[in-house]
Amino acid sequence: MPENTRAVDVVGLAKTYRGPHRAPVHALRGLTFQVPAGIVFAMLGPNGAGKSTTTKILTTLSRPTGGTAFIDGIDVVRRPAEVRQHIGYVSQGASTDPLLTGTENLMLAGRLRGMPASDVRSRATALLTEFGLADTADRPVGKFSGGMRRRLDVAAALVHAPRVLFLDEPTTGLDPEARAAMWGEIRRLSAERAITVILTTHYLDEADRLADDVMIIDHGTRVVGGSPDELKASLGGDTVRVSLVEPDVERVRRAAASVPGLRDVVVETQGTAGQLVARTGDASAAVAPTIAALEAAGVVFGAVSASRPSLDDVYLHYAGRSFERADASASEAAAASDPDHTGPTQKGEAA
Ligand SMILES: Nc1ncnc2c1ncn2[C@@H]1O[C@H](COP(=O)(O)OP(=O)(O)OP(=O)(O)O)[C@@H](O)[C@H]1O
Repeated sequence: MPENTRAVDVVGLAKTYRGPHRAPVHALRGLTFQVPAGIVFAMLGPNGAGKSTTTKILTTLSRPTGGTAFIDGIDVVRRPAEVRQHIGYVSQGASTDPLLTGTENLMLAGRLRGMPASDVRSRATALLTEFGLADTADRPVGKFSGGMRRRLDVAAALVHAPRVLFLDEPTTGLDPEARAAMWGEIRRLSAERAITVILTTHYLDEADRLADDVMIIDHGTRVVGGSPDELKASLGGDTVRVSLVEPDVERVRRAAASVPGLRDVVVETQGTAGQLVARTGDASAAVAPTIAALEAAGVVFGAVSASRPSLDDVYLHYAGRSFERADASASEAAAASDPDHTGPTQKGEAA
C-alpha cells in the first residue's frame, strides 16, 4: 500500500507507565498496525487492553516509551503540533462546557484551534445543523441529553475539519436510542466527509456493525485484524454453544471430544456457571450428538445454541478466552492491583 494512503501507521509502539510507589505497567508491548485513509477502524479490546493508551499517543496527549506512530505520514512525537491540525479527538468524558450554549462551545473550540473569529460562527452554525442540534443551539449544554451532548462533542472535534477523527468509546453510557443515533452519525461522517474514523470500543456489536476494519487488541498487543466478515470467515464453520451448570471441566471436555466434527473446544467457568464453545462445519448436524454426548457423560447443562460465528467467537478463537471473561478479569485485576483504580474514564497520565 503506498505510504500516502495510510491515515495511521504504528510500528512497535510501547508504553510503560511508571509511578514512584507502583510496579511499572506495560500498557503497550510492541503494537503494530496500519489504517488506510477513509475507513472506520475499530480498536476492540477488553478493559485495560491498551486502547485508550494507543489513542492518547496517536492524539499527542501521551508519549510512547518505544516504537513509532505516524498520522497522515506525520510523526506524532516529533511534530505533535502539526499532527493536531490533522486530527479531531473525542475523549471518553464530555469535553464541552455545560454552562455555555452549543454555539458558544463550538466557537470556543474553533478559537482554541486558532481559527479566525469570522470563520468560527458560520462553521459552528453549519456543524450544529449537520448534527441535528440547530434548534437547541442557544441552550446551555448542561441541559442537553447524553446523546445530544455526545453529538456536540463530535461536532466540536470537527470544527477545524480534521482528516482523522478519534472517538474513545463513543457510545459508552448512552441509552440504546442515543447509541443507534451515534452509530448513524459515525457512518454518515465516514460516507459524506471521507474522513478516517478511529474508534475504541469494548462493545463487540459496535465494532461489528460500524467498522470496515477491526483490530483486536489485548495485553497491549494486536491479536488479529481484518474486516468483521473476514475475521468471522477465518474461523471456518459455525459455533455451538452450551451453557453449563456446575461443570466438571474435564468431563465436559471428554464428552465434547467424542462428538464427531466438533473442534476448537473451549470450556470456561465462572462461579458455578460455565460454557462450552466449539466450532463445527455444520452446526445443525452437531447439536443432537453434542446433547447426547453431554447427557451420556452426566453433564448438567442448560441452553444449547448453534449460530454463525460472531466477533465474540473471533475473540475467543484468537485470544483463547471469551471477551466477557477477559473484560471481567481485567477489571478485577485492576481493582486488586490498584486500590485507587477509578475505572476507565478517570485515568490520568502518570508517566
Ligand atoms: N495513567 C496511568 N498510570 C498507570 N497505569 C495506567 C495509566 N493509564 C492506563 N494505565 C494502565 O495501562 C493499561 C492499559 O490501559 P488503557 O486505559 O489503555 O486500556 P483500555 O483498553 O483503554 O481499557 P478501558 O476500556 O478500561 O479504558 C491498564 O493496565 C491500565 O490500568
